[in-house]
Amino acid sequence: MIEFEHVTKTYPRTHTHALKNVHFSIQKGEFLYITGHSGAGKSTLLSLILRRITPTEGRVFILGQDLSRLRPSRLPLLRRRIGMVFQNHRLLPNMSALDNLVFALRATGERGNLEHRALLALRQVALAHKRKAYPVELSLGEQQRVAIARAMVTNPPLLLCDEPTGNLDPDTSWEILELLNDINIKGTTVVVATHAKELVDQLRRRTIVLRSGQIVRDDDAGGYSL
Ligand SMILES: Nc1ncnc2c1ncn2[C@@H]1O[C@H](COP(=O)(O)OP(=O)(O)OP(=O)(O)O)[C@@H](O)[C@H]1O
Repeated sequence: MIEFEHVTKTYPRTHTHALKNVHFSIQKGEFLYITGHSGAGKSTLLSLILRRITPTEGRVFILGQDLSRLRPSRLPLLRRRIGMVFQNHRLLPNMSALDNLVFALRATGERGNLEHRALLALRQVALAHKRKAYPVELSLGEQQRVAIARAMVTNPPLLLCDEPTGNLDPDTSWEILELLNDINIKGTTVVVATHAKELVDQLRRRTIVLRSGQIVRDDDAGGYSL
């Protein structure tokens, strides 16, 4: 599903070595935390997966494709197969929960009864009853659940989450984590980048710990200790 082959990323303007010789792979169906302090390289790693940036050395393979050989015209197709959840949900404020999902489906060129599919996705995050609500009319946790439904509405095989519980209280964070766990159990590969120690300790799954751009631990037992 994801393979990093001795990947180094140096940002040329500042000569920052954001990742150094990072080597790991993730199988289909895994749940993985990428963790480490601020500046450790988590966002850089996610940006490489999405091919927003390219490695200075090494190669990245996503969903069986060598990204160094991927033609730019194929990039939208790759990104369509990766669901993305951010700390700030980035829902469109002038659209209802349902319309946010319909919009996401339409943007990927899907046709047919999009409202029905959107409603099914909202049901999976237990928010069908809030389908007409605008983001401002939802709690932060509900907004994040809608954002997860939006990421999953196209059934991507891979879900990337960047600090998915960043703004949430502990109980709501736990709900979000349980939701991500359910999504994983149903077969989607889930990668969660976070510096939140509580999160990684609460639901123990494979954990890669980055420190100054290097993998210092890759542990199936999980837990945060650096
Ligand atoms: N576009 C960029 N240009 C130059 N340096 C960058 C750029 N983006 C990140 N860096 C640097 O690369 C290193 C890794 O940053 P990155 O954002 O990947 O870390 P992070 O673990 O995601 O941190 P945080 O948890 O604070 O988001 C840091 O030293 C950062 O200053």
